[in-house]
Amino acid sequence: MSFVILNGGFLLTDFVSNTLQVQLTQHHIAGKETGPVAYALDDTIAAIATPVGEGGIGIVRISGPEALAILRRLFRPARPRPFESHRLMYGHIVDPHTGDVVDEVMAVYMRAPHTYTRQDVVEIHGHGGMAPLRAVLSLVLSAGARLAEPGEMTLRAFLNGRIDLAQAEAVLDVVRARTEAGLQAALRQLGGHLSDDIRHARQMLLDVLAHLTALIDFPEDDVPPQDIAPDLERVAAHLERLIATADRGMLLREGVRVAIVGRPNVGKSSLLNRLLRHDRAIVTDIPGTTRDVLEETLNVRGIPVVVVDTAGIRQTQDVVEAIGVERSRAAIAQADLVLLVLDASQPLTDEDHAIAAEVEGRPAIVVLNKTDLPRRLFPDNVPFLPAAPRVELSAQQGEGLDRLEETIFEQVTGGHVMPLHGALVTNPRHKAALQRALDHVRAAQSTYAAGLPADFITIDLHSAVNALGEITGETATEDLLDTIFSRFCIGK
Ligand SMILES: Nc1nc2c(c(=O)[nH]1)N(C=O)[C@@H](CNc1ccc(C(=O)N[C@@H](CCC(=O)O)C(=O)O)cc1)CN2
Ligand SMILES: Nc1nc2c(ncn2[C@@H]2O[C@H](COP(=O)(O)OP(=O)(O)OP(=O)(O)O)[C@@H](O)[C@H]2O)c(=O)[nH]1
Ligand SMILES: [Mg+2]
Repeated sequence: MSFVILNGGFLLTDFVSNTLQVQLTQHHIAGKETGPVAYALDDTIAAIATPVGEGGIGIVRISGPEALAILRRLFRPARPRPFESHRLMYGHIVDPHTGDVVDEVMAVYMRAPHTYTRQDVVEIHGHGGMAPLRAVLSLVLSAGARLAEPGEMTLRAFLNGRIDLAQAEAVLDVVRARTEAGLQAALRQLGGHLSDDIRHARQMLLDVLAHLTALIDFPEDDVPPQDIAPDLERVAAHLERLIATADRGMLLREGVRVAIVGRPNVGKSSLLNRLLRHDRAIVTDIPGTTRDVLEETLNVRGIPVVVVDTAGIRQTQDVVEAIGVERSRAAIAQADLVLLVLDASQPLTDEDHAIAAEVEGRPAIVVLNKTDLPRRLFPDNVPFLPAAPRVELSAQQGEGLDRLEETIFEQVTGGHVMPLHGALVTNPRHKAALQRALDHVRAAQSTYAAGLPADFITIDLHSAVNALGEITGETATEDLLDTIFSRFCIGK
C-alpha cells in the first residue's frame, strides 16, 4: 500500500477530486527523491471489524462515499423508514440476486464527518460467527466496496485530520494493552495529551523560526533582534521532561522480560507457577524436568512482565536437555532482568557459581528458595552478584512472593511510580524523535551562543521541527506511515 506525504505541516486535501494530493519535497523525505504521491480516499472500503471466530455479535464496517448506497442495496429493514444518521435499525441482510437472507442484523449509517474515519460509515452488526460475517462481507464487496487493508480505517481517520499520527498509534496500543495501567497510558495518548505537548513545543520553535527568518529576509527593515535564548531553553526543558517519562512509559507499553534461571531442581518452575497463581509448568523432584523455555505474562503493578521459565543449567549428555540448556543461556541474554534461583536448603555448588558467572553484568535478583526446609544457605553466604538484591522465599509454601514482586518492580522501574497526569511517552519511536529534536535545539543554542549568523541556527531549528512533526505526523514519510499502519489488524 502506498501512502501520502504531508508537507509543511499541513495536509493538503484536494476536495475537488476527493484525492489526497501532497507535494513532496526533498526537505521532507531525507535523501529520497520521490514524486508527488496520491492516496485515494474516494473509494469505499469494508472489513470485518471484530475477531473472526465465535462471538455474541460481529461487525462489518464500511467507510467511504458508497457506504450508504451499499447498505440500501443489501439491507431490508423490518420497519421500513428513511435512514437516519447514527440510528441503529433492525432487519436482514439479503442477497439482492437470490433474495436469500444471509443474516439477521442491526445496521447503522453514520453520516460524515462525525464518524470514525470522517467519511460516511456503515456498520452491520451481525451474529458473531465466521459464516455469517463472511457472507455479509462478501455481499458488501460485490456491491462495490474494496476490502480494507490492515489499519486503513484508522489511516483514513488520520488522513482526514480527526486524529494525528501519535493518536493513531495509540489506537493500536489500546487494542494491544496487556494491563490496566498500559491501557490507561494508551488512552491518555489517544486523548491527545502527548500530541498537545508536542505541538506546543513545535509551535514555540516555529515562532522562533519566524522571527529568525524575518531577520534574515528583511535585514533592511531593522527587525529588532530578540533574545531567543530563553525560548530555546524553555523548549529544550520541555522536551527533556517528556523524554524523562519515556523509560517508564515504554515499560507500560512493552513490558519487560524476566528469565528464571538456576541449576536443576532448585524450584524455578515452582516459582513460575506461584507467580502466575496457577500450575502452568510441570514440577517434579526429578532434576531436568523442564526441557524447554516457557513464557507467560504476568501483571506486576501494572507492568506487563513476561516471565520465562528455563531448563536447569548443567552439563548433560542428554541431547534434548542440552538443547534446553542452550535455550536457557539465550534466555539470560534476552532478559531485561534475571532471577537466579538457589536452593537455600543446600550449600552452593559449582553449578551455581558457573550460572552466576553467566548472569554477571546483567540486572538480576538472587532468589533463595526453599526457606521452609532446614537452612544451609543465607544471603550473606552468597558471594556472587554483589549488586543484586537477595530475596528469600518458599515457592512451595507461597511465602515471600510479595517481596519478590516488589523487588522486581523496584528493579525495572528504579522504584519510581508512574506519573498519573499529563503526557507520557510510551513508544520508542517517539522517544527517538524527541531525542533528535532535543539534540537539534541544543545545537541551535550553542550556535546562537557563539554568535553565528541566524541562518546557521535555522537549519537546526528546522530539523527539530521536522523531528517533532514525525511524531504527530505532519512530517511523516510514506515509509513511516506504511510501517505504522501495516501493524494494525484488518478492520481497525
Ligand atoms: N460500534 C463501534 N464501536 C466502537 C468503534 C466503532 O468504530 N464502532 N470504535 C472504533 O474503533 C471505537 C470507538 N472509537 C470511535 C472514535 C470516534 C468515533 C466518531 O464517530 N467520532 C466523531 C464524533 C461522533 C459524535 O460526536 O457523535 C468525530 O470525532 O467526529 C467513533 C468511534 C470503539 N468502539
Ligand atoms: N520444600 C520445598 N520444595 C520445593 C520448593 N520449591 C520447589 N520445591 C520442590 O523442588 C522440586 C523441583 O522443583 P521444580 O520447580 O520442578 O524445579 P526446577 O528448578 O524447575 O527444576 P528443573 O526444571 O529440573 O530445572 C520439586 O519437588 C518441588 O516440589 C520450596 O520452596 N520448598
Ligand atoms: Mg523446571
